[in-house]
Amino acid sequence: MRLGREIHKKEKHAERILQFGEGNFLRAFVDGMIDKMNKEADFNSSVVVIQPLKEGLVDKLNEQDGLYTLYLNGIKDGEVVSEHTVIEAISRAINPYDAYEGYLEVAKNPELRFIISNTTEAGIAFDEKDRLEDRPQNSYPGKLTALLYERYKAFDGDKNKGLILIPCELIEKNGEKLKEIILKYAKLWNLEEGFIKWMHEANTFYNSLVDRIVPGYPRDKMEKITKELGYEDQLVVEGEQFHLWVIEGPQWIKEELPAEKCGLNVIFTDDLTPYRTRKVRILNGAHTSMVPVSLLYGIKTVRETVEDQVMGRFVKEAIYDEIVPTLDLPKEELDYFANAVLDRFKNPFIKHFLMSISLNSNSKYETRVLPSVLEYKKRTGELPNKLVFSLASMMYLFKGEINGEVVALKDSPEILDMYEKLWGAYDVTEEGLRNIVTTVLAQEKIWKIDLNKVEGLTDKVTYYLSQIEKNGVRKALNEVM
Ligand SMILES: NC(=O)c1ccc[n+]([C@@H]2O[C@H](COP(=O)([O-])OP(=O)(O)OC[C@H]3O[C@@H](n4cnc5c(N)ncnc54)[C@H](O)[C@@H]3O)[C@@H](O)[C@H]2O)c1
Ligand SMILES: O=P(O)(O)OC[C@@H](O)[C@@H](O)[C@H](O)[C@H](O)CO
Repeated sequence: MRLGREIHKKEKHAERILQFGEGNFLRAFVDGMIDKMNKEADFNSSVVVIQPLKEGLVDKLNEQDGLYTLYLNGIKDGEVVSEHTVIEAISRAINPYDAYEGYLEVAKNPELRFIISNTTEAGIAFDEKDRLEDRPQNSYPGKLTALLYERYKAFDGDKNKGLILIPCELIEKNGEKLKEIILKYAKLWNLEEGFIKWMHEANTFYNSLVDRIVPGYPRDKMEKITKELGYEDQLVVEGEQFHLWVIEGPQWIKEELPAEKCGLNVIFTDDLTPYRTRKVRILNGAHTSMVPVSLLYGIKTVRETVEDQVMGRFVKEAIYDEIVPTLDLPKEELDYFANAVLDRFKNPFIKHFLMSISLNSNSKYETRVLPSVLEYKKRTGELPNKLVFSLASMMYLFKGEINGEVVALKDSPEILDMYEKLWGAYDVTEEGLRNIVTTVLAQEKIWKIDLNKVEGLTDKVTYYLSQIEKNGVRKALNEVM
């Protein structure tokens, strides 16, 4: 039998939250928290989910009456814990591509109070082709502007009907960026001054940082899970116990968002930069830099990587010798965080596939690893060997095969095209590889600067790439260890 209202009763709550994104992360993080606040702190709020893209999961969500099972596995208060809950936070889900009127209707609900989103790093973007008349607009901020405008009109610009917006996308100053783009649409669409005023005075955008490892749908465990649950659930999602949500906003929001009351790790602060830098550079940086090396080494998951003698050492040395020394927080604090991250990577319950982290590796390297490379060079005059080796491995990985097997990497069409042309155009002589490296490093669209200008980088990447090409990653690694 399939999970749904017939086999799991859910309480009705006011639809106070609108959520853009139906992906694994939001369901394992924000919706899990809302469910807990409803059950333990009388939050009395349910979520209307909006699917940001044409294709997605909202049909499946509606077929299950918004219900799904969340598995949280890992270490909690020093104990190994594996627990699962049916999340009842979602009241319904809307695909604006099929039901645009229904989508706009949500704006008119006087009880609506929060807007949450996670549309990946690509989501908070301005599309100049978006128009107010589109049904729907292409971009997430375009859709949101149309909805906010509808609300403004429905309540005659009533300041008390403004909203609290907390985006969770992993980009710097996500709240500020989202607001900036909405105001850009207001200008492009010639919306009246009154709306812009209402945007500023009645609505508040908070920057936020999220942290929980969520590998998502546990495909390989589903047979066992279905037996254990006694029902079918196509939206099971698995995450670790650890969770942290840092919101750059005033303490009073605590009154509205009673996370603390039920022991959730939600921090309100006036500056989330240190939390963000620490997390993105150490946790995400370690993920992104281990991926190409470990995949070429023949390993498939994060846990196997950190538990392997050679790869484990590679990751540890990259973190402690090349990332941590580039950060300005107190060293004990950074070491504590780094140790905790390595423990989280070893989570015995979770199979976090390197291939899934490899999605958009090039832009991830730019935001999550490159700042450490550049800062290391600035502070020591040298290049960090392991992080640079990882860059060379990434270029090699985009040849599209691992140990003779073809792999389909996911990245933007332009990037895939670039690598395909480069690996097809040059032979694997030292000169051919140098041409590949020089062309990739010159892509300012990816790196924001011409990386060939970083002293010694072109030579070092070329050297590592030729070592990998000649001897394979295992032997080439000996050089950097
Ligand atoms: N999975 C994790 O461990 C984890 C942890 C913390 C943060 N995150 C962040 O959350 C984001 C989503 O992760 P997920 O695991 O939920 O992925 P997912 O693939 O399950 O969901 C992606 C969501 O983003 C939307 N989306 C994708 N591209 C978009 C675009 N161009 N415009 C608008 N919407 C778009 C999709 O419609 C979907 O709702 C990631 O980018 C990641 O940075 C993930
Ligand atoms: O989700 P991505 O694809 O942006 O990045 C992959 C991982 O580094 C990421 O999901 C981490 O597990 C997460 O950011 C931990 O909070």
